[in-house]
Amino acid sequence: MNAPLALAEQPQSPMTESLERPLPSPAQLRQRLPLDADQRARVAAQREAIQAILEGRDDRLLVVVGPCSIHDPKAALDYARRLVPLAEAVADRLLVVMRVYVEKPRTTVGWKGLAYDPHLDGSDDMPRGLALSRELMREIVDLGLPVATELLQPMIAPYLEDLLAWAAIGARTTESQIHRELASGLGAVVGFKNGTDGGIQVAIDAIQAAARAHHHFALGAEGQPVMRTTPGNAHTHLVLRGGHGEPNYQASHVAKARRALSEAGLTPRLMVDCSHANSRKDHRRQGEVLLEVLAQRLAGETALCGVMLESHLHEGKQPLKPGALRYGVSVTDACLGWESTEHLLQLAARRLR
Ligand SMILES: O=C[C@H](O)[C@H](O)COP(=O)(O)O
Ligand SMILES: C=C(OP(=O)(O)O)C(=O)O
Repeated sequence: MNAPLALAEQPQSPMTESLERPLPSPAQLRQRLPLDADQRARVAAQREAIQAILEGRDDRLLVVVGPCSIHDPKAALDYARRLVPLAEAVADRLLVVMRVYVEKPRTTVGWKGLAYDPHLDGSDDMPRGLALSRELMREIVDLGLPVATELLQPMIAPYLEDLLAWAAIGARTTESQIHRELASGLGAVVGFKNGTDGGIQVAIDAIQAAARAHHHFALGAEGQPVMRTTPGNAHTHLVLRGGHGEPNYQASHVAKARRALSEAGLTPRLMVDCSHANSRKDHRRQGEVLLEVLAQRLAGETALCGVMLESHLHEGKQPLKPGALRYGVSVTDACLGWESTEHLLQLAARRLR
């Protein structure tokens, strides 16, 4: 018998016309899965805690850690339940935020994430995907963990943004005006990644653009087109993720980024993504990157205020073959396993004590 085809290899049925299916409005989904006053207060406190790090009022290291993508909410909750006691154990030196990435940008094509295709079979049940994403994030907030995600499709943001403590604008969209406008209206702290070519100027431009007020085209809470006015987001920062397969986390790169931020009149605050081009896409190298960042911090590099790690219950990655998936293993980029994650976070906290 032939092996099932990976999603990206599946033949596309020819479409002769575009089709439209209605989605619930953000207001409808929020009404179905509301946040109570305690949950709202918790998210507000989580945002404030991250802002304190960015403003230098708290010298802990911000750590955004978790799966490259969420494809199985049960495994994500299992991961979150393990992360809670670890986050508490290191809370004196690290502020731990969980990656709950429900949208994936693709270099060409591939599975686009839980929000798009929650059944992992190309059926693209987006109403279910949105509801599952919101439900999962709400449960993670209930566990006490701040939630991080990448905001890729601006239309998705109003369904989820009240749950987010931190959001990424990814390497493929940092240069997009639409994403900068989106960031300027968010209450969450936003990390702008450098471009996929390693260029940091696009992210510095994005930080400046997002800090300003904007008027932009958007969909309102009821799903109606609106002209949105945003206040500007002062809590954004650069994320160094390497580019073109070359890392950019060494002291010379960090110093260059710090200078470029200062020359642009910005307070130099940056996060190093230990994965992606910084690990040369080898998940096992994320530890090396983290150790180098810690060494720079201990040598007095105050601009370094955060790190990102891609980690799941079990290490590595697997092809997306519905019905043949291993539990707790990434279906997108390869991740560290739980034991290495625990070891690295404990080690980071010890070194920073
Ligand atoms: O973080 C995940 C990936 O690096 C990103 O989504 C691009 O994925 P792709 O190159 O596998 O499409
Ligand atoms: C897609 C991601 O990163 P980048 O935008 O750096 O490729 C990610 O962090 O999942």
